[in-house]
Amino acid sequence: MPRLAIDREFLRDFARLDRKLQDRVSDVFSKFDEATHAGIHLEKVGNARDDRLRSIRIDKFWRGVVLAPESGDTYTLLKVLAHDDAYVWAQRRQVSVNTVTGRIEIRDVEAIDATLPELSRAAGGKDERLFSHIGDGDLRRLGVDDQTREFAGVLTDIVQLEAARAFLPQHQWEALYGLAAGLTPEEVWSELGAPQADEQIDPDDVDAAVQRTAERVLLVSGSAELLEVFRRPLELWRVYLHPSQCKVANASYRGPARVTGGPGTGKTVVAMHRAHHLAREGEGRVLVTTFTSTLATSLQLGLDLLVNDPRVRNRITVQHVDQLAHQVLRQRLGQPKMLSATDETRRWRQIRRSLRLPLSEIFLAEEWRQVVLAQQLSDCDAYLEAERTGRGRALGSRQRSQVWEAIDIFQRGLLDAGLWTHETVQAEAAAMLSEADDKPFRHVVVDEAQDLSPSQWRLLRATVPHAPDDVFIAGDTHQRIYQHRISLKNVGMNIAGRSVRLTVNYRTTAEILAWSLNMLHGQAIDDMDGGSETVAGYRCETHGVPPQLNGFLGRTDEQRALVEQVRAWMDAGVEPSEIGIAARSNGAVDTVVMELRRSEIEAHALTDSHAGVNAVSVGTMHRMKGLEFRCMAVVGVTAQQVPPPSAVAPIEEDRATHLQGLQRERCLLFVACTRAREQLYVSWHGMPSEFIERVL
Ligand SMILES: Nc1ncnc2c1ncn2[C@@H]1O[C@H](COP(=O)(O)OP(=O)(O)OP(=O)(O)O)[C@@H](O)[C@H]1O
Repeated sequence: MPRLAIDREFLRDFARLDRKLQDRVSDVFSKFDEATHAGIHLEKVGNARDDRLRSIRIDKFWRGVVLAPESGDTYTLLKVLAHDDAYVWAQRRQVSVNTVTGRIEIRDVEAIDATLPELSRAAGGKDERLFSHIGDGDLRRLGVDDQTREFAGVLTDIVQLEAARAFLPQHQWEALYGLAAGLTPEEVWSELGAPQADEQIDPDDVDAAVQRTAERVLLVSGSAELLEVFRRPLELWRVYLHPSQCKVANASYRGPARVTGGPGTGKTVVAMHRAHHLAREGEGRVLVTTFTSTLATSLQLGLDLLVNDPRVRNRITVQHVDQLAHQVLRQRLGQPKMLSATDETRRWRQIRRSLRLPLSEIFLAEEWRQVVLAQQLSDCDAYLEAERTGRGRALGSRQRSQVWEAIDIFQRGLLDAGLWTHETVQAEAAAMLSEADDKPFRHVVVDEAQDLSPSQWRLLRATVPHAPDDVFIAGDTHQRIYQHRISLKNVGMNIAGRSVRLTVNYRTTAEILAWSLNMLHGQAIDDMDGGSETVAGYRCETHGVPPQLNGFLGRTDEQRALVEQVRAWMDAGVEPSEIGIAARSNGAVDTVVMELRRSEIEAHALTDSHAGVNAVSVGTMHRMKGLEFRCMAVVGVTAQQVPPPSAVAPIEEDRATHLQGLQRERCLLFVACTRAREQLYVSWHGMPSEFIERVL
């Protein structure tokens, strides 16, 4: 009985076809069983380098390329292209089995043969080659075969390697790229997900290799499953995980574990697969959590797509952290009465005045949150001895006593009035759960972890028992957009030896990523675990057009140009729901929505409920976290607006807090820009923001 396997390239081609052609492809392959029995459809490709590559007729103009086995019965669908392109593609390619990884690999032999002599000539007598520091033995161990080693040997520049991505076998190219980025062979091995075969590999057994290549080939067991995959060709992440993603999602850990990586490297995808894996194992309930409701909704939708078995899906609860904290508190004490932001400022102001403190209410509120609540300090002595890491302004012991007095009055005031803040709700809920023998969940999976506060971490720690696979953390400190700087160890999350970094960006083009990363150039970013975060070896799957950067004299011109840009995207076939617009403030978001609607373009603010609406999404940069759009505009990137002066503490009040605030705002802009999949448009009026001045 022949079996079908779908290569991820095939599904990508399929996603680009028009609906009628997609139906035709589905039709051809759902009848594949009968067709191969009759032996009619697969045709040999003339002048092919590899005669296992065959073509299959889709219609008069289109062909599929299929890898047919010499022995065995697995047929792999590799490409769908226009007639002539399909033949050229098949003629140039060679399929082989990597004897280290055991996976199938496809290379464009004609491109390698054509490029090699030219590169050799260009390298000429140069001693300095890109890989002269790496021995043949290391390359071999990483699965780099003779032909690729010969090719690598003549490279003198990483740009040449980048250009070779289109024709070298993927795994081998990734190994070389990691080495060229300065990683050691061991680091490369670990970042590739170490897909080493643990058996003797027969290089001629393509069928066995196809079965092993789960990261790029999906085996389907019948036409119903095939049609289900064809129904959602864009959601490649559901079926193909990079080996490094797969390994992290399915491993067993003795305690908390973490996945990091720059924007778009699939951390959320891994978090969802991890939740699926844990729920399938069936050891207990799984909580998937993050810090905003928008993100929780997108996790919910993703899990609904990923997890087909309703019993497994029912074991997973998606809730954002504050929702969990409020639920725990409500169950025991009823609905909490919340302190409003204005009331809080008023209370601090009154206390500051009555004690004649020469400190602002913002300073006092931050001291309370970042020092007292973060470290759970309950009396003056503890506060006098506490470390105030991250707080720039030094306080003498007399000043500290005065500050404590202010904090004590503030806390007693809340108690007397029966008022809560999100932080006190979290702390109380954490205390309740810590004492409970029966924890509500067995596993917790946390996404966008870099933005959680210490009390949110304590709550999550108390939600699950200390046990293997208890906590799984996904996050990226380059994308920290709130105040909290924590050490995971201090909040009970010891991830030593259980942290993996992902390096392939599946979302953004190389051009958009390079431009956005430039904004962070020179910034020291911590890794929440006592070290610093790096972007070494970070790379993109696709190329595209460079970001469009546009300055205007005034706000009206900027708005008008934005409307024109949105219209141009739509005229080019981009759906309104594939367009995102970010601005720094709520006011700016409202203006953009209004302007678009005035120009009869459907638009909605991300704060509105928008399920199922085909409209342009407009949101603050904060709201954009974790989302993505085919075309993204980031507007109002103007000096005085990005960053807004009110969002960053004045340098004269507290230098360290000021610098942290600037970095946070810079990261916020970085987050907004890296939401773009294909096109990024950035605009400002008057002077541009200081964050983009040097990347214009
Ligand atoms: N293995 C994969 N194959 C194909 N697409 C993938 C894969 N992994 C992730 N993606 C896609 O890449 C994009 C980014 O993934 P995801 O949102 O998980 O990244 P992230 O690291 O959480 O990003 P960010 O930190 O910027 O929010 C999504 O469109 C996702 O579907």
